[in-house]
Amino acid sequence: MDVDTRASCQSLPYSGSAGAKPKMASTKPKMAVLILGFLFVLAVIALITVAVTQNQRLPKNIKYGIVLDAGSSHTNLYVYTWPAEKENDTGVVQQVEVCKVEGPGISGYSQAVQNASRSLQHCLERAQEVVPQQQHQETPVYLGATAGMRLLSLENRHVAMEVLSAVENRLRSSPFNFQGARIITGQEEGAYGWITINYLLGSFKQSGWLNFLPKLTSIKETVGALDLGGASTQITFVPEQEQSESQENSLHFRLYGKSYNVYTHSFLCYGKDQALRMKLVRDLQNAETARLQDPCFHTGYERNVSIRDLYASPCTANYKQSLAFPQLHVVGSGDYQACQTRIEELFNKTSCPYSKCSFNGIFQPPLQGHFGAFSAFYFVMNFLNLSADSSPAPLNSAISTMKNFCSRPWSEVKAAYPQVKEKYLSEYCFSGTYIISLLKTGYEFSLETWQQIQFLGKIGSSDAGWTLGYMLNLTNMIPAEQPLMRPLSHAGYVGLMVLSSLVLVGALLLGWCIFRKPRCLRKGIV
Ligand SMILES: Nc1ncnc2c1ncn2[C@@H]1O[C@H](COP(=O)(O)OP(=O)(O)O)[C@@H](O)[C@H]1O
Ligand SMILES: [Ca+2]
Repeated sequence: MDVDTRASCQSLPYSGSAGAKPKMASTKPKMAVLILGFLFVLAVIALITVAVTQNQRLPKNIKYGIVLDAGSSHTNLYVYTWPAEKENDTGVVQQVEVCKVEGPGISGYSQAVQNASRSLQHCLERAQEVVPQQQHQETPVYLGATAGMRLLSLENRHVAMEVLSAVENRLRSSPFNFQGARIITGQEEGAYGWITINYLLGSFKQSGWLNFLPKLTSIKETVGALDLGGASTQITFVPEQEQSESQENSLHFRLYGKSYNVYTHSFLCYGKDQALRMKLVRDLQNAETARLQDPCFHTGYERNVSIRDLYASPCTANYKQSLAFPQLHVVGSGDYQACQTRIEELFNKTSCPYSKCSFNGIFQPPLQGHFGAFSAFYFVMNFLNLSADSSPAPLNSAISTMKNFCSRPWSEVKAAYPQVKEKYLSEYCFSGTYIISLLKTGYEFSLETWQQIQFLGKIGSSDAGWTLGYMLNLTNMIPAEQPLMRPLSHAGYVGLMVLSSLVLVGALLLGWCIFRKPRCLRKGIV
């Protein structure tokens, strides 16, 4: 008899052979079905709950912070944002705006301090456009002044304080939450630059699972920071040896549950603008006439420099001598080697009261790891095409690039780069030669360790520099201990929930099929 087992199976009554006592149907399958049914309903509710809660458009709670970098040559205003609920996580703060303040650095207003205040107007108005109006009052604004103001403070502390109070009044009258305007130390400038690039590179990030294995050191090493300004330069890195021979160069941080012993030094007067002044003043020491042939400038380039201005800085005051002429007439001769020889005289390598020094008797432990070189290191090396993204041009090719560039006549250089500011263009030969000398002779980067330097302007959308680290520290956004982190990322959590629900549903369906298998498919019945 050809029966459609499917149809018959479904409607088939008990069909045991005649006379056989039907087995008592036990209550077990019924219980199992009830439990399975309950679990099934639970799994469905869990799925719906996860789906609904994840899809709710939670209002994004974004916070803002503003930092003004009052450098020796310029002032920049930075606006940073971060999601409020994650502010203690690493890497969540990012730069959304940078505004370059017109005019010189604030130390340039020592003769007219109110202009320092006025100069900030445009960028503060720009910040008011970027930060939502209803958040102005809660948004902190900080101003940090660097080496230009350190030098002005050495020259005339009173004037420096007047300049600071003028910019402070301007910031207090802004709608933001003023949190201070001060001259930061060179040590701070180095430390915050190191924090910024390591925060942005994710060096402090400990993966969630590592929290359960605190003995494991963070997989990522930190990166050293090299900052070149106009009036100072900073070097900051974690050395191999924990013990420092010089306490003033030693910093101790505890960040995200890990301790860091960091070496830092800030060389005042070794920013590239002050270094040029020091070189010229040293060159002058042997000059008989007002005409100075200078191999650090291109052939055909000429520049008049006021002797009074030249000696006005604390960096050159020691070389002061009376000269019969008020102006120095600089005439370029474009020779890298001769330029390098004059620059290297700026680095005193003779005396070192420690086991190892960089220059001028300053302790420096052996260089260790990779370095991010930013600010003027980047501006100059990027112009010279020596800041390849992955890794820099080898030291020898950087030197040959400089030899070639310095030997080009000024008329050719000017014609080749009509869009570049003459102030910068005329000094790239000096600046590039100075950078190579500072790194190679000053800090003693070798052919090998030179390859561990990366010249970088930004990391992601944020400029490399001290300002982000400064704000992170002052807003306590870098906790000493690792915040309790969910071992799984948000996506991982949702994925796991959905997967486990699907497995549960699958198990339920399988169980249901087993218990509810049509009698006719059960062995021994048909
Ligand atoms: N596009 C550029 N090309 C070359 N040099 C630049 C450029 N922009 C800025 N600079 C130089 O970078 C340096 C920035 O120094 P700054 O941060 O103002 O000083 P400091 O950090 O010593 O207070 C200055 O020497 C400035 O002239
Ligand atoms: Ca700077």
